[in-house]
Amino acid sequence: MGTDTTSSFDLIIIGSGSGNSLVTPYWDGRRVAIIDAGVFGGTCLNVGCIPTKMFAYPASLAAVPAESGRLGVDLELGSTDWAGIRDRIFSRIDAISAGGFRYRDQELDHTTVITEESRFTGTHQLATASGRILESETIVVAAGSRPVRPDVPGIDLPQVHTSDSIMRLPKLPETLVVLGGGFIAAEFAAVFSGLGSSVVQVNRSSQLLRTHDETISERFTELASRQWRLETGWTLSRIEEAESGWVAVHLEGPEGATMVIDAEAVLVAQGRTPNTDRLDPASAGLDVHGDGRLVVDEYQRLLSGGVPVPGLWALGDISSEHQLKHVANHDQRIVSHNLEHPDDLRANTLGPVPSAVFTRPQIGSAGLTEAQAVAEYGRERISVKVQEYGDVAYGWAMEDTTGLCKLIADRQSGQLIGAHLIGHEAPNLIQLLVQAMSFGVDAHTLARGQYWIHPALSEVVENALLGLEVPDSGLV
Ligand SMILES: Cc1cc2nc3c(=O)[nH]c(=O)nc-3n(C[C@H](O)[C@H](O)[C@H](O)COP(=O)(O)OP(=O)(O)OC[C@H]3O[C@@H](n4cnc5c(N)ncnc54)[C@H](O)[C@@H]3O)c2cc1C
Ligand SMILES: NC(=O)c1ccc[n+]([C@@H]2O[C@H](COP(=O)([O-])OP(=O)(O)OC[C@H]3O[C@@H](n4cnc5c(N)ncnc54)[C@H](O)[C@@H]3O)[C@@H](O)[C@H]2O)c1
Repeated sequence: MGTDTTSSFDLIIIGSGSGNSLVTPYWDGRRVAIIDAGVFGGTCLNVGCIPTKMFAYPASLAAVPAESGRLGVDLELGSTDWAGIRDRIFSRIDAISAGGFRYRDQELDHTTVITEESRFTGTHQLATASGRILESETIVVAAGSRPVRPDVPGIDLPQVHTSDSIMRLPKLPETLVVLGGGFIAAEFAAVFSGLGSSVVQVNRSSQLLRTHDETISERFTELASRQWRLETGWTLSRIEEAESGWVAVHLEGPEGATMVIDAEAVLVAQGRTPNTDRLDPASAGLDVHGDGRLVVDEYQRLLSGGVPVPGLWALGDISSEHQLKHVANHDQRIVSHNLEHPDDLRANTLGPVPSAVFTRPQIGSAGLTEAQAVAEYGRERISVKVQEYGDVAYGWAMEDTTGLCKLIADRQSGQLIGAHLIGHEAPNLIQLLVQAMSFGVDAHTLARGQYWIHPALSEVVENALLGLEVPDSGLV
């Protein structure tokens, strides 16, 4: 249906990331338009979760020789092939994106893809950049977010990248300055330092990953500083191009201090903003949060003056507090159900939202940080246990000295309220704690109600659970 000129649809979806999955068999025979002005498939597939992890894994392999000597295995890293890795990754990803586009636009009769910037011109009407008018009683906004760039001189120089372009660099930069201390900065500092760049990470505050539990943030900051150059307490003032083709990154510190770092490339990783401003939400009367997110209710319905607008929905980064793909995917499942079952709406109420940072070492997290738990429950009400990886048998096997599992529980109910891991396989280990928190299994039951494979690394979780001061389940 690629040449369709009809401006009226049964469903319009803005954003081909998580939005693409809304097109279930329910829509067969109904007219569906997917609008995306960017690359088909959205952030996760093209410039987010998937390519970053495809870089993170080879980078973690390249970092092995530096670690293995401690265990009596003398490895030497020969070389890393940036261009080969990059082309392997994107030949796979670009083909998936192109195939997805082709399927929706050409192979399915009832769907079309509109590759134009679009904005609201009314509650159920959109205009594209070329002036085409699109109408539908049902519009789902899945328009995602984009990287923010600080407004300083030189920020638009070609050597300055965001996560959107850094993975396509023609060559591995000799020196890379990473600006920021969050998820993206942590992952790319690990990727580029692992593959052989000299990385300088610059952060405004003294701690990296500051939204994490403080024990994790402290541990990661310490471990990052051992692996690449870390400069904290600095903010970017300007970037200047040098004759060599490199750039000079000018920084300002406390009490008027200044510093200049020369770099072949710069990565700006200072957060992402929802694409709300691209949509002219006022034309549809939509409510917008102070941070730019569209306001939705628990059913993912868009609100106007606090009241749901019939037929308007949103999902993912454009409306969520959590800029995470598994959250966007769950939002999408809620919207799909609610579109297809208007008389049986489901609310978006899952348990704690987990996250993982695929840096070195890896991090997995769910629920409250200790500070949040203290604020919410009071210090006396919570029990906190920190278990080092090095305390369990698999940690001995790895001669691990840095990994830890930190659990926070309610002393009265024994329920876990926070779980945080840093170290080998943390993004996988956290899942069993997410499961307990989601299904309400208390800490002692979780520890004693099942066999724990010996001597797997999961014993670090078992021991952490047993170290919590919580009610005994009666299980032995
Ligand atoms: C580098 C990086 C790594 C990440 N890694 C992870 C990870 O490991 N795990 C994880 O859970 N999350 C990760 N994320 C976050 C995750 O990618 C996002 O939360 C998720 O992709 C958001 O999906 P979405 O469907 O809301 O929006 P998107 O996938 O961003 O889709 C929105 C689409 O809307 C289009 N669009 C926007 N406005 C308009 C308009 N006005 N007109 C037309 N089209 C428009 C855009 O072109 C875009 O394609 C990562 C993000 C980045 C940047
Ligand atoms: N593994 C994952 O799940 C994963 C990976 C990458 C990205 N993401 C998602 O994408 C989001 C965006 O990632 P991000 O790293 O860009 O954002 P972030 O919110 O994680 O970190 C932003 C960093 O920039 C700093 N910062 C913000 N404004 C600044 C300013 N004006 N000057 C100096 N520093 C400033 C913050 O202090 C923080 O260190 C993440 O929050 C996360 O939800 C997830």
